Amino acid sequence: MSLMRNVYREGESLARQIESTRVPDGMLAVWHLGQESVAVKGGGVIGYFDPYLTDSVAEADPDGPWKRAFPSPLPPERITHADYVWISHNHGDHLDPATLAGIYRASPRVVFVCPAPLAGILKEIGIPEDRIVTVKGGETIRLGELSVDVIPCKHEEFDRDADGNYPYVGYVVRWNGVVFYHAGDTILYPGLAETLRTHRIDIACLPINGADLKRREAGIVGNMGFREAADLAAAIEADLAIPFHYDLFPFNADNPSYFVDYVVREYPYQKFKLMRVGERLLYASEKA
Ligand SMILES: O=c1ccn([C@@H]2O[C@@H]3COP(=O)(O)O[C@H]3[C@H]2O)c(=O)[nH]1
Repeated sequence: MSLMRNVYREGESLARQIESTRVPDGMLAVWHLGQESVAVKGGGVIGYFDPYLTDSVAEADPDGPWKRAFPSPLPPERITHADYVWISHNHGDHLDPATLAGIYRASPRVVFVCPAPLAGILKEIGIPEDRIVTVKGGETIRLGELSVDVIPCKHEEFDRDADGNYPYVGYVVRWNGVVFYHAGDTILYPGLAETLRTHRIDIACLPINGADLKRREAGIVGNMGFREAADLAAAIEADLAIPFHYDLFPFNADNPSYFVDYVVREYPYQKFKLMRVGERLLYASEKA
């Protein structure tokens, strides 16, 4: 293995691993695909959260700072196995029309879950209405055997539309006996920890890139930082905290070692996992 490799497993090798991994009851398999892109498998069900698997954002703005720091670990057209794709909000590194169109064409049974204000974007790229489930924020929905609680996000505002729909959301998914939380993009806000705590979350994937004046002046919307993410994981008593959203765009990143250092010092009992791009985690719930 080359010391220069910056993606652990990729392409066909990664796709086959996702397809062949057997995930017994009480367990989930999680693959980190960079930024907030995550693949999850539980039982026979495979889902993707915020898949950004192209270089679309840089291609649309070649003079901008959007070039990926590492190649996409998986071409969207190789995702022939997706049951669900969850979208947290409409930024190109979370909702990428090229990635979604590729997955739709390749995965015959895939269903897309997105905030209601974004459904039109999915329809424009050719995804039919019967493959789109829209969410408002704050509700619980059922997807086959999965139960999904939709958590409103503040990125860095709530920005509800005229019908009261939240355009930024996170998802708590009860899946194969494990409670999995993908936070989407959000800052902390009063009541968030209290709500999340009631879900008895096993795995919490949390952004850590933070916010500052320089990035705000450049139009970059902020997230919780590494301390806030760690404090949130501890406050909600998540069994395992996984930091994300720190690796794709160097101008909007942070060093995940700061998260590790802070958790180790402040919360000696808090489990965490720092994942490399293309790495698989096999997680067994302590409650199972
Ligand atoms: O198509 C795009 C891609 C990105 N952005 C900005 O870059 C940020 C990247 O991190 P984020 O996803 O938390 O927030 C994003 C936005 O602030 C954008 O405005 N449009």
